[in-house]
Amino acid sequence: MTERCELLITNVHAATMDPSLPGAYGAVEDAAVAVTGGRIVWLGPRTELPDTTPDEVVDGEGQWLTPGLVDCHTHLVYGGHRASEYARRLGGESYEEVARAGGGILSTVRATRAASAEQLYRAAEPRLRALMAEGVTTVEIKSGYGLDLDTELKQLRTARRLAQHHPVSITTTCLAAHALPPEYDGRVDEYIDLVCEEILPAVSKEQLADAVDMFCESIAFSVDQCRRVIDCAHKLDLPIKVHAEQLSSSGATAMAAAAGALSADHIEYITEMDVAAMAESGTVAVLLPGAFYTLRETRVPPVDRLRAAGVPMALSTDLNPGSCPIASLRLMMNMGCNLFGFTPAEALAGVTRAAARALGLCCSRGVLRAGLRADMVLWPMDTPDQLAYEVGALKPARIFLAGRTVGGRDVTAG
Ligand SMILES: O=C(O)CC[C@@H]1NC(=O)NC1=O
Ligand SMILES: [Fe+3]
Repeated sequence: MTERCELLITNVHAATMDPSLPGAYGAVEDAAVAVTGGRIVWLGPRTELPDTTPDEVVDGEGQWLTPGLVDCHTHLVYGGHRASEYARRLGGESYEEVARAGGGILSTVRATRAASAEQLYRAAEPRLRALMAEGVTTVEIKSGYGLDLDTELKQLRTARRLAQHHPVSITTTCLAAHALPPEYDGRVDEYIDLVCEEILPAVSKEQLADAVDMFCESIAFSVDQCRRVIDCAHKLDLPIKVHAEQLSSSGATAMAAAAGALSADHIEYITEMDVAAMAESGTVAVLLPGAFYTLRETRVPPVDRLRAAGVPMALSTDLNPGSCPIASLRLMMNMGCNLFGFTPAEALAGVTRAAARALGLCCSRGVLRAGLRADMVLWPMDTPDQLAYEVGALKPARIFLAGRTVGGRDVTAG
């Protein structure tokens, strides 16, 4: 009696990203992958494939199969744009100067508050589709351009609606502690009261957020104010993530690690102590080379120290209208190597295994292994090194979401 499976991919090389397998990519050459019920049920050398009766067979034609890509840090639901600010920054104004002059995040807050839910949805679609076309099968989307209850809810509902109408998994994060809204000027602690006593409870009640994030920085919120947000998130049983040490060393990463944060993000200015704290807590380092590049930062995060300490390192777009209006996770892989010193294999791990961990999803995705989701991408390439090396022309041949073909050159996007 042969086993039935829904999908069998054969004649393919698998970059499993499974750290328990040998090699930087956990590669299984000349492999076969069997899928049933949206999950991988068998993966291994084709010659060892058990007797099986597949409903559908895909000939991998000697191409490479990777886990679906995971973009673990985006702000892609927002109104308006900040092209004029970009021109001002190119003219010499700093990100902080623009922010202190009422531009920056607050400029997007005004546009997002003014936009209807439909307008936000329509504006976000092309950004999401650009990521999906590159083989991204899981995207994290933050709020943080509302800074009031109604607009934070509007952003998060829009993110949930995008997931209902696109073949992609979306996790949401409430980033109400992103900036101080103008109506609370000079009253920061009262705004944190609003975040903890109104916004987060309402978001949690409607189950609109899978995590809580905060911007701990000199131009945003202090460690003590962020600690209040963390305590509130923990009371609501929501995991936390922290925008930390982006522009200065403030103690944010140490706070995040001590609080068991899923991730500390940006972290250009982290210290040796921070690295040790992240290694101890298992907090993932989410590195955002697109923001570093766009803001023309000069302080590079200590990737060599993070690597030596065994801190998982994710890469993400940080797709947002100010510090990184770039909707390309593959470019971030290239930047992670060129600007931050990642190896190509670390870059692929950074947008699969480590990115899934940064979302608390490493038990279901980010690695090709029996039992995990069959989120997979088939690439017409000779080596997985090409994914970080090439940008623009190397496109997915086929994209699978839970074993269902949803995009790629071979098929029109679902
Ligand atoms: O400029 C923006 O709109 C968001 C920038 C983004 N948010 C944050 O906390 N750090 C960033 O780089
Ligand atoms: Fe961000």
